[in-house]
Amino acid sequence: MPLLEVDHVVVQFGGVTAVNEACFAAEAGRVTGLIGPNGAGKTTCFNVISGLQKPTRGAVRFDGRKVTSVPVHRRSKRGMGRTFQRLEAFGSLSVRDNVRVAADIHRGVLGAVRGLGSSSRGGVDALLERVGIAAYADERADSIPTGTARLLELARCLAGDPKLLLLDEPSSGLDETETDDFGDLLRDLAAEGRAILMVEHDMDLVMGVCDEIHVLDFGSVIASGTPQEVRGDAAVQKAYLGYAPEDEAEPAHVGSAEHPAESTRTDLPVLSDDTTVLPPVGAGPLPGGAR
Ligand SMILES: Nc1ncnc2c1ncn2[C@@H]1O[C@H](COP(=O)(O)OP(=O)(O)OP(=O)(O)O)[C@@H](O)[C@H]1O
Repeated sequence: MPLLEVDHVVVQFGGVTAVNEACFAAEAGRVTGLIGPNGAGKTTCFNVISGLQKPTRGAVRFDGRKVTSVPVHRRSKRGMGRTFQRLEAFGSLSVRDNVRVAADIHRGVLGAVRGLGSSSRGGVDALLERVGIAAYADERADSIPTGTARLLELARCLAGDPKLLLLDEPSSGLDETETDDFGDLLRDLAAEGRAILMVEHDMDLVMGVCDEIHVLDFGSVIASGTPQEVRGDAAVQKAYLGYAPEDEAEPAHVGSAEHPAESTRTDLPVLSDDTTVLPPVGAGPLPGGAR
């Protein structure tokens, strides 16, 4: 049984269906990608999974139990960890203290009552070393580069020793070398038995580290499979490129009465006739820009 199951989840905001009967899973020991163009519903799915957003319909199961109505902090206690697109660290604290606080919060009142004391400096420093930011341990969190701050987010998340890691665009702000190291770290974390579910626009990273990828478009899962399978999927190509390369002609506009927003995809790349599928590994981020 997968560690996480999203079962026919629907989220409606007034007249907007942000998530539409989405079904997907994330398994322990695997890195799973959740991708899709901007506005596809990825963040809303993460909010449903972590408990920030109540679904209109559908269910979330985690570690064998239904958690659809379980509040955020209890999901966290059960082993869900999440990083956000927006950085959440305490700016005036040092990098080390940010991780220490996260560990203390996770251990909570019970840990203090049982006399477990504060999180050990050695344990916190080992975590900083692991994510590659030990050199910044004594720096204020608001003085470090964005990429480092993302890694701090990950360290704060790992301080809770989560079974499931929900990572929202974790590589933004990392340079190429840092992204490679980050990919290795994700593989290591999965090899320890954690499930990793990642929303990410950098297709190099997604295609390089994910065991499985789910693709959302207009709130629906339009494809699930290995990176290879997803890369070759016509519906995925259409969602990202506006048309599938095997279409006889590129449509003049790709909007519809059902999805009028599609007609505003002005960010589509200029494609030559022989452009095939998704950008090749090495081509950087997908055109996941604003619709
Ligand atoms: N609180 C809200 N109220 C109304 N509409 C919302 C709300 N949150 C999201 N939406 C809409 O739901 C849809 C899905 O948004 P969501 O942020 O989940 O997409 P996304 O795939 O995460 O996009 P991005 O890649 O830009 O972060 C969009 O049409 C968005 O405008």
